[in-house]
Amino acid sequence: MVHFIARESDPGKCIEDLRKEMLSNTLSILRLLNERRRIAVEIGRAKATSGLPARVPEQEERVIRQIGSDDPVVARDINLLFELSTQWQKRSDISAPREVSISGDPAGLEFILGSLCGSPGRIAEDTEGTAFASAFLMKGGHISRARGNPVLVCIGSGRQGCAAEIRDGVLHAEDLEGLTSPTRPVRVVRE
Ligand SMILES: C=C(O[C@@H]1C=C(C(=O)O)C=C[C@H]1O)C(=O)O
Repeated sequence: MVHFIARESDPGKCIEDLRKEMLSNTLSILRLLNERRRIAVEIGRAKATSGLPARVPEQEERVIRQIGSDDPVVARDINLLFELSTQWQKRSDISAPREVSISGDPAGLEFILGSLCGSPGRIAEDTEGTAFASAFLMKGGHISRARGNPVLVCIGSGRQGCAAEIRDGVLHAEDLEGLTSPTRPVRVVRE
């Protein structure tokens, strides 16, 4: 058996090798996730015609029993998969009220806005550590550079096309469907 040992003088090479390995792993996971999404959407359509709910805790328990692991890390990962497939099933029937206004202190309002927008895998362009980002991350979102067609949320200054803005102690949201959409990224515009 051959062992490859990273030399301390060349730690970068070891990281690059591991990154290649990780990329190949990422591609495999993405392929499987695409497949899972297709199945979830089909299950969602079948459920919609019979009026069944997206989330079925008994089925989740059956899946967990079939996996046969009591490792908490596996439990967290499988819950993430349940969360994603439930969202994929529900995507077509999100029905949120159109408009909402909430008043409060600025950090509290940012926190509410972050929890409205955050969901597993959703991307927001903001700085880590803000009240928005903390709530967004807590709900399973990811802070990164927004790509694609972001939903704009404005904090402290008004701007054309904002789905929600916090100004003068009021959070005013006009596009709750956009804010809660799991697919569109979010861009936070600060003063
Ligand atoms: C896929 C289904 O819907 C949900 C998603 C599940 C999953 O991702 O494995 C399991 C149970 C349900 O909460 C289903 O009902 O079978």
